[in-house]
Amino acid sequence: MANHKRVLIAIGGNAITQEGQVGTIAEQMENIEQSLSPVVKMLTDGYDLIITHGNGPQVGSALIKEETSKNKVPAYPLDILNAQTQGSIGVLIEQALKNKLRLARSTREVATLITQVLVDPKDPRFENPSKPVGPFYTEEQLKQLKSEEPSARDFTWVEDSGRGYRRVVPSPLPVDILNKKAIQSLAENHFVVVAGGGGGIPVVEDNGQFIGVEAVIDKDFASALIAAQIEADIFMILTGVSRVMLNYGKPNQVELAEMTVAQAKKYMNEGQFPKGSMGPKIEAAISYIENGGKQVIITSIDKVEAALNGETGTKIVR
Ligand SMILES: Nc1ncnc2c1ncn2[C@@H]1O[C@H](COP(=O)(O)OP(=O)(O)O)[C@@H](O)[C@H]1O
Ligand SMILES: NC(=O)OP(=O)(O)O
Repeated sequence: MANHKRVLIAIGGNAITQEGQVGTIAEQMENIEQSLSPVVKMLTDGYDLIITHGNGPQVGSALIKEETSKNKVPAYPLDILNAQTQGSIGVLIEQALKNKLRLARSTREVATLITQVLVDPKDPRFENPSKPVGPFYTEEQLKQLKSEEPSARDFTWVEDSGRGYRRVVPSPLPVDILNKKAIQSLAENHFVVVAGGGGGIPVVEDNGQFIGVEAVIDKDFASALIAAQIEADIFMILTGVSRVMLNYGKPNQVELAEMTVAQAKKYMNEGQFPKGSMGPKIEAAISYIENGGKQVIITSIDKVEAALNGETGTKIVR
């Protein structure tokens, strides 16, 4: 039965290439196929869906390829590598969805949209790289890499939420989604829309022209803006945990079934949500609601249906 509720689902790049994997296309396809089964159930239930996805591991791999082949073929800038990952991950999602929809005898169509996102050239985040990309390295592996690859010494590295060291690149905030009308129109016509991949391709306006800039936008922030601009009813952030927790990882951790924006801000100020992991998701949730959004659900991909039924997930409301 069609309910036509419009839901935006954001899938993390680390769900597409998982910890310990090198990121082959076969690995990415298998993870995507597994992730999308609950999503297909939503489609056959009649939801209108917009799917966004991250690209941190994949765009980081693309950067390594550029650096290792730069004496042989021309290197591409980071904005073009974002476009490439929108295409490569987009086609895997589209193929997996189309095949699953066929099996379910659904006639729903899928459209993947190259998405450009306006950023502010004066955003101070250009000067302070913060977006982790590419593989995780142990301290030992990073030392070795820096001794073998001189360029690795010039990059900025951070410890990413206890999972290892990663290279970080500039990550300006999204200001406007240039393709928002196309996304909205496709969703209104009940296409499944794959858009905003990797947080979108960052562009700035220069003398009335849009030009690409080298950065990777956080996909949770870009997804929040898309969800608000296309008036999604629900913004679902899918990650590695079924619920957001207080005192995460400590003996006294507790799951949160629901929080208001005011509570989310209070917990954020108390340091409950680390910068490199849960922090951006909570900030994105707050910005979507403050931009007129209705409801955010944070949960894991396998709990999509249960979370929509209110059995799990963390709901964030006004
Ligand atoms: N307060 C918290 N509640 C739940 N999970 C948390 C919390 N703080 C940190 N985390 C961790 O953050 C992870 C989500 O961040 P991350 O893996 O970077 O996202 P993504 O799924 O977009 O790649 C969770 O899987 C969990 O391990
Ligand atoms: N662009 C982006 O935010 O990617 P991840 O979800 O992989 O971090």
